[in-house]
Amino acid sequence: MAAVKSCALQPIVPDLDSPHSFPFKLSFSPRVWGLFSVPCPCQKPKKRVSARTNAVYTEGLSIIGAAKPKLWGEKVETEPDSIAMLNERIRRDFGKREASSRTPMDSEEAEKYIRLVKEQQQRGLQKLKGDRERKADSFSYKVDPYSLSSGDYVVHKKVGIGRFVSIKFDLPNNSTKPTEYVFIEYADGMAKLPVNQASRMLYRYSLPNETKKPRALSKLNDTSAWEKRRIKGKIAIQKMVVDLMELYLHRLKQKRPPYPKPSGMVEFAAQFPYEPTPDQKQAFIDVQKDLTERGTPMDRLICGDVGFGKTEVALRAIFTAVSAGKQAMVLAPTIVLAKQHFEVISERFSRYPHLKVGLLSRFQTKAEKEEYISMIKNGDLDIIVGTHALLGSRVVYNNLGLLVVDEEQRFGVKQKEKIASFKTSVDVLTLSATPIPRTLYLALTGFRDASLISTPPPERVPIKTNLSAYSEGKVLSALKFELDRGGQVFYVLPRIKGLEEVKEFLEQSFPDVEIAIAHGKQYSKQLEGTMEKFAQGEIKILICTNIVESGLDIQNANTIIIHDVHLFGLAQLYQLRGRVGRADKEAYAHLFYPDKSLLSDQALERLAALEECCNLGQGFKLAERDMGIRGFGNIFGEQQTGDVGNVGIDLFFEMLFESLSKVEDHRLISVPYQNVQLDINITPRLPSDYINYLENPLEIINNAEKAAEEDIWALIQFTESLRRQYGKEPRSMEVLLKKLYVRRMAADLGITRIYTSGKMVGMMASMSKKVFKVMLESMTSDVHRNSLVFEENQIKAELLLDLPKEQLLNWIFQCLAELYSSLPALVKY
Ligand SMILES: Nc1ncnc2c1ncn2[C@@H]1O[C@H](COP(=O)(O)OP(=O)(O)OP(=O)(O)O)[C@@H](O)[C@H]1O
Repeated sequence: MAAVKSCALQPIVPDLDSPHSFPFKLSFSPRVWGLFSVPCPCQKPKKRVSARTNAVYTEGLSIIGAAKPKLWGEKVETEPDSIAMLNERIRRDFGKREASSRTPMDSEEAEKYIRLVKEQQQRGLQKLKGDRERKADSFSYKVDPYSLSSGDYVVHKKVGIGRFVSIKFDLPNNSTKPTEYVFIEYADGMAKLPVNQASRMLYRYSLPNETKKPRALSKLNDTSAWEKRRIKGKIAIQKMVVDLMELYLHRLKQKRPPYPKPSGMVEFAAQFPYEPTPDQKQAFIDVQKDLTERGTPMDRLICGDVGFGKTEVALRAIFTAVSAGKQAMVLAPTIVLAKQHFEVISERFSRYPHLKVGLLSRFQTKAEKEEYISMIKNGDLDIIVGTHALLGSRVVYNNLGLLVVDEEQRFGVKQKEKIASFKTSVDVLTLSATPIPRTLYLALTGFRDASLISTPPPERVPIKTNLSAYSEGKVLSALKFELDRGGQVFYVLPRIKGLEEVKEFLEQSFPDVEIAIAHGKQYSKQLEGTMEKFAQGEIKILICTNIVESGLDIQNANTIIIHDVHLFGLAQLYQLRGRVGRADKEAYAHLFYPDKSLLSDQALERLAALEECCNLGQGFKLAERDMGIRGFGNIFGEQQTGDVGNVGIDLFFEMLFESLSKVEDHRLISVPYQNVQLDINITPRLPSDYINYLENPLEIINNAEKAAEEDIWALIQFTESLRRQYGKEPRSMEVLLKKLYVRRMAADLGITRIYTSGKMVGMMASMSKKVFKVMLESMTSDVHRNSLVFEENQIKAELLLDLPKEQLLNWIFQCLAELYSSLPALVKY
């Protein structure tokens, strides 16, 4: 039971004392497995005679691509062969970007970059440590067991996901003194963990107010599934970090001359009527440095809470770009927001009549649109504002320099791809109202350029938030208060149904007040008209769905009423609430829930979380945390949700920070192809018919070698086109190709020599143990994983049999193919 102690979690199922009840994977002797990866020698390959050549070769392989009519041999194969499978896997694992940006990073440059990242991280973390005030902001991963409620999902690093039941006193095994234990339910039994250890061992599965459920609870008696999941999650996170870093490195290679410092900036900035906050000032400096001092295009994220003043940062960037004679494009997710930006920009640039601002919208007539498009093309427009219509292929820019993207996460996948394609050639400034946690930001310093605006403008008064059961009286008095002081009101419902009813009710109570409805299903023109009137102050009460959620800046609207709050997510409520209080007037958010007796348990739970937020006077602290996690999608993209689901939110973050802070530990130094020595004496002889069949055999063999020397992509392309032209090669040619693949993969993996000694296969590689561990963990097949060890700069495998040369080559090929899966998780140059 020594292992029990090591994770301190005691299963309290009846067979507690059984030696097999403990939740740890049994480990088998690795050597046993070595053999299973090769085809069984007693299994004879099927032979087939080619009709055309009488050549005999192995069957069971398929042709990639469209086959031409005259091919080497007959091909009716259906199963993909190992080369085809490898090609396919590499394409899948490495994705499009790797294929398109092949030039490896110059290692000196890359090292400089890693050093820079580390220094920046150090500075950031030091700042965080010294910054007492902000300490509360930092993430704590482990859970406080007393804060758990019955039914909450928790994660134990070694055992997996369980459900918290309660905290109770119980007697430890060898003592009579009662101790406090945390009881956790697993799929196959209950376990207990001393409370003092629980705070070190347990993580939360989901956010406190989230109702996300895991697919299944883990098993106490078999932790192998959990172990696999955890490792899978870890590798996925590691890949994300490396991907982020490579993207950054790739971008650093793009060049453009720095912009001249605009001489009119002081005058332009003086038009801003407020004293910028310190964070705003820093963001201005960051952006100006990117534009006027750097020789690479900017890709900066401005991350600031709703209403914290990101627009001014964008305006100054636009001014710098257009002052240098470049065009600037401003992309907004909705037409309402595009229009708002257009108005703010037009007004701000009205003192510069030579600079033309245009709004491209789908409401324009065809002729108007055509005119705009040709103005953009001829360079007659300097600042172009619009929605995704601006990304269409018909819009050709004359001299585009800057792209400002508002709320990128609200664009579709295709549009995001288009935006990403701009990033290599133009400067991109992305505005996001989803805050990211400060710790994450600091850990990321150096991986992605971001400026945080985390303080509100000074005269901003906190929004008075009031949560209560719905009452007509309260609604009417809140409305009356706001209307009496000349303000406007957002009245939000969770769905379209009910908007009309509210309108009728309010019209009765306020017959002289202009009231309108806005929702996403309205005709765009109608919606636009309504929003315009609301912005102008003609409409006093806007009854709407969450269509107003983000970006709208209407300073005179300082009361928001939200019905059925339990139906909104916290992050959504947070955004909605941010629609008010954007000026120096006191703002109010009235959140109403229906009669509690009508609510489901789940809805009551959410309400309790919400009440807690408001009662504790924390405002929306929890929502911020929730948002922080979403904000993280800004940086990593959204695909991470699956990985979070696998290991739970807190363990995910812990793994992420570990991976971010140790990025240089995962560095793999590849070696030149020519330096790889393959000491396996196997020289295949190609059948003469095949040689005769090839158009220029010598050249083909030479080309194969050249392709392998170039990189894996060239080799993949070579093999595929060979097969397209001549069909599946005979076995001896396959052996030749496999030798090339083996050397190529070895070179990429930093392996300099592959040899055998008796039944041992050795691969010399000067990698760190950590890198080897990532390689092992990335392997999909246990067979190879369990056969490998790393000793004295060598990856070694002990086989049980002396294998024939060809089978040995196959074994090495498969083993390297498996190791190759780790490459996306390693930093390479
Ligand atoms: N330093 C400041 N002092 C006072 N008011 C400011 C300051 N900076 C910006 N504002 C004002 O605050 C309001 C909100 O600013 P802005 O629209 O730039 O916010 P935002 O960060 O873009 O918000 P959202 O994410 O909701 O679009 C604007 O009316 C703006 O003029």
